[in-house]
Amino acid sequence: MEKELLRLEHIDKFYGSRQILEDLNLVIHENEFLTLLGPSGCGKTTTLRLIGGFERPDKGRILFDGQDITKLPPERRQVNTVFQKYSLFSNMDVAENIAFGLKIKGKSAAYIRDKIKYALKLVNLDGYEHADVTALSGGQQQRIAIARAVVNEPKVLLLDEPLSALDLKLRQSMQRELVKIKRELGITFVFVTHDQEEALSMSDTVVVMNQGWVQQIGTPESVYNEPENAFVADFIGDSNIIDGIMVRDKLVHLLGKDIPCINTGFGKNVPVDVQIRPEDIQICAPEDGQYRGIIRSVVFKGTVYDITIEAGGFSWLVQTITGHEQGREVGIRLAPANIQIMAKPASEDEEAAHDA
Ligand SMILES: Nc1ncnc2c1ncn2[C@@H]1O[C@H](COP(=O)(O)OP(=O)(O)OP(=O)(O)O)[C@@H](O)[C@H]1O
Repeated sequence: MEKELLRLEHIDKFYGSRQILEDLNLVIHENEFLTLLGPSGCGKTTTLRLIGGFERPDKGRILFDGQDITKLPPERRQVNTVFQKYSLFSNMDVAENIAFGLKIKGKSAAYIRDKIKYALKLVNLDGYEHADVTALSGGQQQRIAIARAVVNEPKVLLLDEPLSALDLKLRQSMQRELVKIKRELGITFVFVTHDQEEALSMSDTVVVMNQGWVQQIGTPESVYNEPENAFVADFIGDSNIIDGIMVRDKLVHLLGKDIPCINTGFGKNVPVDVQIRPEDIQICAPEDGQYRGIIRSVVFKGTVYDITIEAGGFSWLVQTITGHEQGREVGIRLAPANIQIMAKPASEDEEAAHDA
């Protein structure tokens, strides 16, 4: 991992009497593509605005390269923001839009011309200097907004749902392009999205947030394969999440049966949340299954079939490459390595006891 660049320490943020962020701690490294991912209203944009300097925390501090920047205004931070609404100036052409910040800084005409050329090449819009911004497509406008941000040579680019207004195809091609731009620039990207696929496909690090709390920080693979709690498991990808109780290490009581799992470290009799991904469930003959059940529905999704199986008193979501017959009796088998055992969230009573 590269050198630490940004550190958010014990951040609390209130709007009025409403607490939006509580004890947020986050370390962002040089050259990292870090994504804040979570449902609407969880505090992603607020976190980004704190890093950008558009908001001040009520508690805690923000360090950049070891220096406390908590009270620095946005223009004195080595950070630039690309907003969801591109906020381009419609009365200026592309070049004037990109030049705007540089002119305010008093840069020379030659310097500005070179920068514009470089930035347009970077975002794959060479030769668009004199285009009217209102005549550009959404994807092109977004690229101009990125070009305008990168000419300031920020160390960190903050991107607040920059692709959410684009249709799916364009969005996917812009995702690949953004990763490429990031690689060419060699700077840090902090990206906000509520789209889990977007987060998984683009990021080095994903920060999963819910209701002002960081739920998990990890690589895309680790938040998908080893979610630490039911929120992360449910929010990222499809999941079957079932109440279980540890019988002993490597054995969990699940829907009336003792099922082998991998080494968990949870003690005997501890209640846990158990996650099984739909693609990890094996459908077999009824007598070979750990659970026996009936196929209730089969839905073709393009690459996989979504199959609902009623078994063991639970409605399982199973994904398969081949179709199955609705109404048929089948068995379900679970490989130990595909059973993810997670701690149950602390109840409010326990939290209160802990805080006291
Ligand atoms: N300036 C403000 N004044 C009062 N409340 C605000 C303000 N900005 C945001 N909020 C509230 O703070 C909460 C967190 O907002 P924030 O924009 O950080 O969430 P988010 O995770 O980015 O969600 P979204 O994806 O919807 O933008 C929301 O409930 C929002 O209504």
